[in-house]
Amino acid sequence: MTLSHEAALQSASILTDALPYIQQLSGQTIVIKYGGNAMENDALKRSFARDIVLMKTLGINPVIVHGGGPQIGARLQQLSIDTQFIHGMRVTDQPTMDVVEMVLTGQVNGEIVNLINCYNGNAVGLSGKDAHTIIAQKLTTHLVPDGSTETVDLGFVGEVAEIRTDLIDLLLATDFIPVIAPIGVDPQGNTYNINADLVAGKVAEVLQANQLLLLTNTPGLLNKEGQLISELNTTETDQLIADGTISGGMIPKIKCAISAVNHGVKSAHIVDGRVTSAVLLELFAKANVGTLIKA
Ligand SMILES: Nc1ncnc2c1ncn2[C@@H]1O[C@H](COP(=O)(O)OP(=O)(O)O)[C@@H](O)[C@H]1O
Ligand SMILES: CC(=O)N[C@@H](CCC(=O)OP(=O)(O)O)C(=O)O
Repeated sequence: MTLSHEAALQSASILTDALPYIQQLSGQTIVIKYGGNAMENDALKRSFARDIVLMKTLGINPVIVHGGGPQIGARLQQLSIDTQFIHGMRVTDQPTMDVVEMVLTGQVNGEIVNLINCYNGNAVGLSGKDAHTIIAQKLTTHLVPDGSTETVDLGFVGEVAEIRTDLIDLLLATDFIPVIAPIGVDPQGNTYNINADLVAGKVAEVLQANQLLLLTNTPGLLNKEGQLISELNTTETDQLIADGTISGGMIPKIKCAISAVNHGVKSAHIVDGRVTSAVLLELFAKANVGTLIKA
């Protein structure tokens, strides 16, 4: 490909402008939650894969935790299995669990790994079952808007009891890109469906990642008027949940981001994954996209 002189100058200037960010980010570990809603079409998926490979090439260590909620929903619908969400969590009986595991590990994980590797990225897919990476326990309570907890039984929905980093560490030390499906297992071998945001937050915490990026299908956290909240103070959150500003799938996303920054992750960002090169814009252009959450 030959560029015109003008286009070549523009490319050179983009790289020069990014130099301070590249220098700052090199060597950092960045956990990226790739939500199913951000996998809208092939072009976006390819753009994501290229961004990840570019990060790795620049000396950053990306760790991907993916979702696949819409993809699970589509497969359940094909199989005529009804599904419902309670506070952003899918109620998961045994037939649903089988489909969740099949879609996340067999379909979505493989597709992301394959795309990254098409750009020479050396991605390796794993689920929480591999090397006992995600030890789960059954989710038994959730927070209700007034701040108290309520007992719940959502079937095989789990929460993270422990992240064992041995395999992730090994992959990072040998320059592979871990791509993790949010399937957990308990010590008895029972399989659990875990919200991918919760897994991403815990992975970021245990790795003491520099950043947690949560790619989703909104420009960021929005207020009641639909305007972007560009920076969230962690103390405001309970009120925003209580008054209904934060609802559905945004609840686990915000909670995991806050927990991560309160446990050593430098910052968490909710970013619109429907934008081409969303990851690069966030990391290298400081285009002030999305919502920043700091401790
Ligand atoms: N205050 C809010 N700002 C933005 N989105 C919100 C808010 N409250 C609830 N949501 C919902 O949360 C969704 C994102 O969560 P979710 O569907 O779980 O995405 P993902 O699959 O990317 O994890 C948005 O599409 C939106 O419908
Ligand atoms: C318990 C629970 O709700 N698990 C999620 C797991 C996938 C996920 O979190 O996907 P997104 O990030 O794309 O929403 C589900 O079954 O949809």
